[in-house]
Amino acid sequence: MAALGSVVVLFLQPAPELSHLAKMVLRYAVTLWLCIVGVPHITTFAWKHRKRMRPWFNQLLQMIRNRELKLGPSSSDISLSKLPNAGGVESMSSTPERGEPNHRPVMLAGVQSVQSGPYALFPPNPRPYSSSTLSAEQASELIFNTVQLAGLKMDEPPEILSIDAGPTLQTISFRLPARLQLSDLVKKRDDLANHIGQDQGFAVASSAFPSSAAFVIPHQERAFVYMSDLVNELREFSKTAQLPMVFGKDMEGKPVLVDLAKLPHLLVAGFTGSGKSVYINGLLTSLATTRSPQQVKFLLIDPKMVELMMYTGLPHLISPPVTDPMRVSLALKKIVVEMEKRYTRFAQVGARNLLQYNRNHPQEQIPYIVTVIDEYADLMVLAKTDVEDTVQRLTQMGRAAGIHLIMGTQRPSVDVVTGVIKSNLPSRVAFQLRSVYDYKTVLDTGNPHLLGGGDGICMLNGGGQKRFQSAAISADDDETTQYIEKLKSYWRNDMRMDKADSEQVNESSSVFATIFEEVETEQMATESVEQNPLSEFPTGEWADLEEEEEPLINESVYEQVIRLARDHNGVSGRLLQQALNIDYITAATYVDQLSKEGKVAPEYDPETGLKPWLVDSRESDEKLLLRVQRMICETRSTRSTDIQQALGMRKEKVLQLMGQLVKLDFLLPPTSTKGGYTLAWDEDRIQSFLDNEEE
Ligand SMILES: Nc1ncnc2c1ncn2[C@@H]1O[C@H](COP(=O)(O)OP(=O)(O)OP(=O)(O)O)[C@@H](O)[C@H]1O
Repeated sequence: MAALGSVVVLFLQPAPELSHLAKMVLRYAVTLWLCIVGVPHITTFAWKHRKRMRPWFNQLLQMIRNRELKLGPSSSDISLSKLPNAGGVESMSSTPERGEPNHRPVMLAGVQSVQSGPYALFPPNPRPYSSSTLSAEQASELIFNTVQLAGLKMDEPPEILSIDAGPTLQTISFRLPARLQLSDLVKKRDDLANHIGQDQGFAVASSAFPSSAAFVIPHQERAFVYMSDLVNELREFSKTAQLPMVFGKDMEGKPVLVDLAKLPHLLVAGFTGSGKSVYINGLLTSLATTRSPQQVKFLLIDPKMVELMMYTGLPHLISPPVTDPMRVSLALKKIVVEMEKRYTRFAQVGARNLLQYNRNHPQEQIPYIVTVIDEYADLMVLAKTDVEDTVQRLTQMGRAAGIHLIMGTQRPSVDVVTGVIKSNLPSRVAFQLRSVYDYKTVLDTGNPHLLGGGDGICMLNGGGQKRFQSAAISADDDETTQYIEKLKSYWRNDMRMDKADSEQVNESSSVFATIFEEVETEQMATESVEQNPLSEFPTGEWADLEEEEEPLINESVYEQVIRLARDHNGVSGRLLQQALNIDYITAATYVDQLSKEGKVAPEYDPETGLKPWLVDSRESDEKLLLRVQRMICETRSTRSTDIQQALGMRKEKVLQLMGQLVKLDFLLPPTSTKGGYTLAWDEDRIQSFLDNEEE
């Protein structure tokens, strides 16, 4: 009654003193009503409907954590993909996508600030929305039905504890009923996946909540993660990281950024079409966006001549991409030489590593070198020992010298990802692979049911695993190519401006020009000066380092090398290192010399791990001549390629011997340029020769 009276008084607007009194009475009356009637009533209602309200309450908590309600930063984000921060991984929470109960798409890219410089070049995401996630009710219903269909016991729809959504997957945590264990669900994974209609990509996982489990379910339609979505985070990360790289977004939709300098090398495995190349492009463009050609150099090795060729002309490149497999080991050897030069230089000035050297010598900055091998399985077939030796050296010693390796492969079988490679590359990324054995080789775990198209798992510095969706430059290949062209133009223009500013340009002083002159193919030679950054990028300090010569061939050592190679029927860098107690570079130089002179085969024999000693340098000319003659008599064939293959000789040697056989009137010379040698002996002479030989 008092409250009603006060409202009437306020409505009639009487004297101010009366109005003040009425306001006070009204306030007391409302407070009294709330205490006696309102709060008990609401509490009773909430208690009665507590089960139904809990998911909503949890969602409200999630929203608060996600700062969607702008109530301050989260303190206890709960996520399946939460891992110890291994290897410089940065998982930022600026644009998380959480479970939205009403299928409303969530903005993925967030509000993009206006970018400048190379950051502005990334194509914008035409569809910056995440896939819609299930509501709590739908999720509860789905889990209830699926679990029952799989033959497990669940009496009522489970309580949903959280729904985390990334670009590819949603992770639904739910309370387990008393008699259902996580292990029961794991055992029935295939049945559950089948009933949920997601054979690939579905997973049963543990959850951070007590007595709970989680279902990982792919979105019906996946969101595309663009590099431009993460450009703000990349810019921010580049202030602290030395070699910042964008991986993509994790299972909560948080950006995953990694500092390559901390890994410090990376193995990337993925079956064809799994998204390996798109991902490597993201890594390269992250580096080429955040770091200038003076700060980081790339050595790109692309034997398939497909993926990395488009970077030709980017000023960050030490040389145009190396495509000839025979030159790859030379290119890698050059990197080892460069690494050793850096160590010598650091020792002279008392620097521990590149970072310290660059800090103390701001005028003589030495760039990082990132070597990317698109497919190294082919190289392992050609020169397993060479590749393993170099990889081992670079991975063990490269970090301090600022030299880092990214190695990709489609075939991560045990003969490709060997024990040596694995133990030296503890940071690995797997995209979809062909078999459970391949996953075991790369990640040491079973099949994680990856979806392909950039759905990957990273395991950095031997730490825990983190699932992520890799970022792509664009969904459109043409747009990607155009972007790379723009990036090249940007840095070329930037370099021209630098060049105009500097009077001290001296083309011949580029260290890389010399280091890689042997690696450059004829195709490289035809590159215009504009396309070859080396001639445009001199650095004084590097010119000093360049003056050091490669080890020279010492005659008496070379004789020992030849003896060793002959005795072992082949040669390798490791054999020479052990037998002669010489360093890696010197050993590799002698192996190269033997190859150049044709004393050993150019390729390693995968079985022996040696470059085989060639027959023609092992036996005297007389013996060889007799062997060729006998073979021709036995086969009645004078085809030089057959003889070459059958007797393991070089072509030149076979032709030389055939010339001698013409002089001995055993063969007749070719009568035309296309014709071959013919047998001059008749059948009787051939037969008596063979009879004599047998005796
Ligand atoms: N991050 C991504 N987001 C969306 N789609 C992707 C992503 N990565 C890859 N894809 C899709 O998968 C296709 C194949 O990717 P990619 O060329 O990187 O495969 P790959 O593993 O390198 O295969 P290969 O070794 O045969 O070259 C792409 O054309 C694209 O359609």
